[in-house]
Amino acid sequence: MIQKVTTLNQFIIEQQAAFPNATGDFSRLLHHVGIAAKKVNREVNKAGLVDILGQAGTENVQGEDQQKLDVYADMTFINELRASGECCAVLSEENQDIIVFKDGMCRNAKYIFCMDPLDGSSNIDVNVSIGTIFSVYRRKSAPGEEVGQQDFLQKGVEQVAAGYVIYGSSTMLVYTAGNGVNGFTLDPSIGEFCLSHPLISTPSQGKIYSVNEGYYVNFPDGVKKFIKYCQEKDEETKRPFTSRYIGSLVADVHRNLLKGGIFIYPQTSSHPNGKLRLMYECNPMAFIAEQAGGMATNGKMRILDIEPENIHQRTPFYTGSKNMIDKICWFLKNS
Ligand SMILES: O=P(O)(O)OC[C@H]1O[C@](O)(COP(=O)(O)O)[C@@H](O)[C@@H]1O
Ligand SMILES: [Mg+2]
Ligand SMILES: [Mg+2]
Repeated sequence: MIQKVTTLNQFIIEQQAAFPNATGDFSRLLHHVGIAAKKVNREVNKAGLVDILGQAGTENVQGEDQQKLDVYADMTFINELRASGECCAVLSEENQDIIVFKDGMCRNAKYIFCMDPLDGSSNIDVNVSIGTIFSVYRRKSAPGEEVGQQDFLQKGVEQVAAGYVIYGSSTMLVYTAGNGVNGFTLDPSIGEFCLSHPLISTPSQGKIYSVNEGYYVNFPDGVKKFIKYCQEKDEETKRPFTSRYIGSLVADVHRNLLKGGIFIYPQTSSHPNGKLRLMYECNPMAFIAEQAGGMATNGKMRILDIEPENIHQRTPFYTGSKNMIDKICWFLKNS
């Protein structure tokens, strides 16, 4: 029996049909995100063979050494977003300021784009899964007006869409536009992302906790107690839970999204406000987590309700299965 294959483009068009007033602008934008993801995937897959491994010799706004793939992915997404004609400005982890497109259709485009072009940079050279994370908002300024940082300082609840690409044993694009989360696997034989994980739903209880225990001594007491709770033996709650930490946010969250579990990156001595960036790491992952039935918090409040003050601001980040987030919030509140 021939299995029906739904490509990303077909899916986007079908979704658009559900919105009678849809203009196709968002569909075109997402189409170009797919193209950029394929181009980055091509370089990632042959990373050992071509001169794309190692450092670029430059630093990004975070003071981190940029990897050549960070720069390649950044440039590739920026070029495809410009080519889409549906994006007027981009906020990227790899650039201090926002990039404003003043040419052609872009000037009047209604969407802005936030991205972590290459996530998991420390894993690039060692063939471990890495990713791209993105988030789409409507601009606040009127079409044709000057786009500025104020257009980007919007709460996560205002996101029109969010997603990630994981470059792993297979390459997947996972996104939500507010109607559930769908995953598409790249079929290299036809060069298309094909629907492989429709309407992803995260189990409310998982058995995996994901945290860099190398920083344990500097963790808040509530986090230390939660980790101990995960490690204790208890038949009824099927503990001890299993520890898994890849060190690429996309890969750690993707695993937990499918299997259930919790990802934890609290404040530490080296990162008193947390390490992960609100606008292009935590907000998009939080939107996806919630759309799949999970949760995301900074330990005190819902990530999507945080009012951003700075385009590169960081936040403590806890996301995953509902029951596990409730449990860690209880420990954080009562410690
Ligand atoms: O090495 P650490 O401190 O555990 O940090 C790992 C975290 O840092 C990151 O690599 C930061 O993202 P970038 O690689 O995009 O800078 C996350 O992917 C990951 O979850
Ligand atoms: Mg990242
Ligand atoms: Mg990055």
